[in-house]
Amino acid sequence: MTYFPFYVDISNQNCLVVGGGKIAYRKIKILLEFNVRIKIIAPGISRQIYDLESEINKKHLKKIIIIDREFEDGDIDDTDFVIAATDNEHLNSHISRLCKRNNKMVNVVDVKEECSFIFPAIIKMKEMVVGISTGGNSPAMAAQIKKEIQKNIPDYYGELIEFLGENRDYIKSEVSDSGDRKKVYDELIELANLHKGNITGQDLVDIVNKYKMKLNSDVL
Ligand SMILES: C[C@@]1(CC(=O)O)C2=NC(=C\c3[nH]c(c(CCC(=O)O)c3CC(=O)O)Cc3[nH]c(c(CC(=O)O)c3CCC(=O)O)/C=C3\N/C(=C\2)[C@@H](CCC(=O)O)[C@]3(C)CC(=O)O)/[C@H]1CCC(=O)O
Ligand SMILES: NC(=O)c1ccc[n+]([C@@H]2O[C@H](COP(=O)([O-])OP(=O)(O)OC[C@H]3O[C@@H](n4cnc5c(N)ncnc54)[C@H](O)[C@@H]3O)[C@@H](O)[C@H]2O)c1
Repeated sequence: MTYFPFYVDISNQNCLVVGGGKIAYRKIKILLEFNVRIKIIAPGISRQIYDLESEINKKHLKKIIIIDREFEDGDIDDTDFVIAATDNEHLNSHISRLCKRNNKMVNVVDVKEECSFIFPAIIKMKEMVVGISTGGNSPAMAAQIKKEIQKNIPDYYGELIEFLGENRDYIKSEVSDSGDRKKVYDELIELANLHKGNITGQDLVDIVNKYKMKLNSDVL
């Protein structure tokens, strides 16, 4: 199956993770980068997850809640989406059916047919996010492609994107022609790449002024 990459705002949503082993830990680490609140329910929770809980909750009170017991159906009630990450395939299937009946998005870590969404391999640099999916055919290949893409993305891109985002309204207000604006962005990106991401507010003003002056001379 081919999956469509919706980019969804899940910040401050409540996620239930059933299971507290290696795979649960991996999914939790990813979700934390997207500012999700996480409740973990399992009778056996790994040391790694407890360590993560104390580290995260020091900074963000109650971002992670751990409940050390077996899953019960009512656990899905106050959640926005669910990850079934136990090593019990019957239980994982049951959670999937329950979620689908109750219109909750669900990811089952070991059966893609039971998922209503799947995790891609993710490259995240500030607000830039690349997601790679193989349609569930080969997660190992998704991980490999991620490494190949990572090698080709300079480490300053996250900051550069943030800088461009912060100045977008300014550029829009100063350069009214959309064709010229595209040239401003292209020149800024080219200059930033030339200087390995070191671009200043003055560089921005200079490029913007060049196009403002061009517009004035066009009018005259
Ligand atoms: C991308 C990534 C995201 C993440 O989980 O973080 C991810 N799996 C990753 C790694 C990985 N997973 C597995 C291996 C061992 C090698 C191999 O089997 O290939 C490796 C490689 C490794 O560990 O390096 C085993 C595995 N995975 C699934 C099954 C069951 C099945 O296929 O049905 C089994 C067999 C279990 C068993 O045999 O017991 C299922 C899924 N795994 C997915 C995502 C979804 C499809 C994504 C896509 O469209 O490609 C999907 C459908 C559901 C989901 O989990 O959301 C992450 C790389 C992250 C990164 O590197 O950044
Ligand atoms: N999607 C992926 O990328 C991927 C990769 C490898 C493995 N898997 C699959 O993921 C599953 C989990 O793997 P793991 O390595 O994290 O296993 P694990 O043994 O480390 O953890 C299993 C967890 O399930 C919990 N559990 C068992 N019964 C429970 C219940 N009734 N209620 C709540 N929790 C319960 C256990 O307490 C434990 O925390 C396996 O079935 C494996 O096939 C998926």
